[in-house]
Amino acid sequence: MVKQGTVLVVDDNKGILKALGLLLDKYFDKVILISSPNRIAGTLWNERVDVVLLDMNFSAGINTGNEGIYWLSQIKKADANIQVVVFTAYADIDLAVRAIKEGAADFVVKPWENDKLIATLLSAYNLGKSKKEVKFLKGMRQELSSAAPMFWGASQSMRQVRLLVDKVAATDANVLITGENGTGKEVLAREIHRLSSRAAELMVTVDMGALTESLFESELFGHVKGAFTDARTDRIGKFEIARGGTLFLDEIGNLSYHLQAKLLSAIQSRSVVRVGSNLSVPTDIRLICATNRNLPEMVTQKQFREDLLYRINTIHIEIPSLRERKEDILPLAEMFLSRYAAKYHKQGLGIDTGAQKKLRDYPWPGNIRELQHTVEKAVIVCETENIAEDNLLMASPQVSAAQPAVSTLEQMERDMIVRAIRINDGNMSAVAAQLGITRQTLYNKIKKYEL
Ligand SMILES: Nc1ncnc2c1ncn2[C@@H]1O[C@H](COP(=O)(O)OP(=O)(O)OP(=O)(O)O)[C@@H](O)[C@H]1O
Repeated sequence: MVKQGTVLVVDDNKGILKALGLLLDKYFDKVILISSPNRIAGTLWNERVDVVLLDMNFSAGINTGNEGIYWLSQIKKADANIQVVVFTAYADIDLAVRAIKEGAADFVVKPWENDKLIATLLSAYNLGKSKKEVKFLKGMRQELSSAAPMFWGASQSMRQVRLLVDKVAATDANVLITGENGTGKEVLAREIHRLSSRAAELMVTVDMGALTESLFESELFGHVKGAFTDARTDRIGKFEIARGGTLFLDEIGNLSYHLQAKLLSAIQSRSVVRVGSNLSVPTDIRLICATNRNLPEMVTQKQFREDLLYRINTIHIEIPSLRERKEDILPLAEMFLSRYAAKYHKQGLGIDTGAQKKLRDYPWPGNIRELQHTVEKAVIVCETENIAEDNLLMASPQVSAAQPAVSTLEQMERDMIVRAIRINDGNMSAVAAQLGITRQTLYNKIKKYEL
């Protein structure tokens, strides 16, 4: 089992501290033992503690638990994200209820059973982690919603898309967005979410292509402790995290045929069952799916379930490729130009006529993403007042329209971060450690790449 998190144990019985130190060390990354609650504040100041196991009675002979309640409130004041499990020698249910009312995550009675104690602490740790993830996602949502809205362009085809979006955004209808790579399927999904009545809640994205068979159910539906090896604590799935908001299933065409049936069942029943549980939990999500594949053709080839396609495409929106709406190329280029000119302190930069022609004539196999990167690179290399043809370093000018764009360094960096987040299960400290960067740098990059 991977050890994670920091636990702080506060108990004035040194024998108990010693025993717990040995036990907890097998499950947590770091175990801090203190025998006096007076050292709590200093410890929380110096360490990033996830869970506190707090004794409720300190002065010999007084067993009212009042001190415990006092120290609990001090911990919560210091950092409301810390999960506190209270520890008492007396099976005093009133005290436990009081502690939970005051914000404790759970309680354990002495003498304790090792398995129960570990399970309670790990559950509290996981609860804190889930809450932090949701908070983080909410923070990201706020940043994204305050970011510039989707750029629609002026083409007739995008005007049609906009009319349709205006009509369906407010409804709860399932939407399927199709289009080539980089046409802005995710950007459009965010726009639909932003315009919907669910905008105050989260849009949770799942890359279906990246989900292995074994991860699929646990990731989407959650699991309960003991459901499989490594499932040491309960975990909620993406369907539940997205409650009240939007669930965006990207690359739906890459989902294996076998897993499509499981997804269909959750959508049809509007409920999920966590792995290892038999309790069905109702869902409340608006579903948006996206793919660059031709799903009806996949249905004919028995690679995609017809019943699932029927469920997810109540409304189908096809985003045209950039070469099919050439009139949008220059307005989009201008928009990216002003963004990157500001970023690289080159305000006032223009695009000369030769460069404009080159932009218009290029087939843009990587669509808007490629255009965006091309303009960014041009802004960086340009040393004159206007971007010229030579500054436009397209991925491959002679590339055929069907080929995907070559990755840029930034794209590769973004992919590495996405992969590390997935591998480390959203644990940002672990992600930062794996990538060899600080958490702050990681958050800056997450913001930059809109992850
Ligand atoms: N309408 C738009 N306005 C502004 N930026 C856009 C727009 N469409 C796409 N982009 C930019 O292009 C990039 C690619 O967009 P997005 O990820 O939504 O495409 P996608 O179709 O989901 O791509 P893929 O199929 O590769 O996942 C984004 O980083 C975004 O900055």
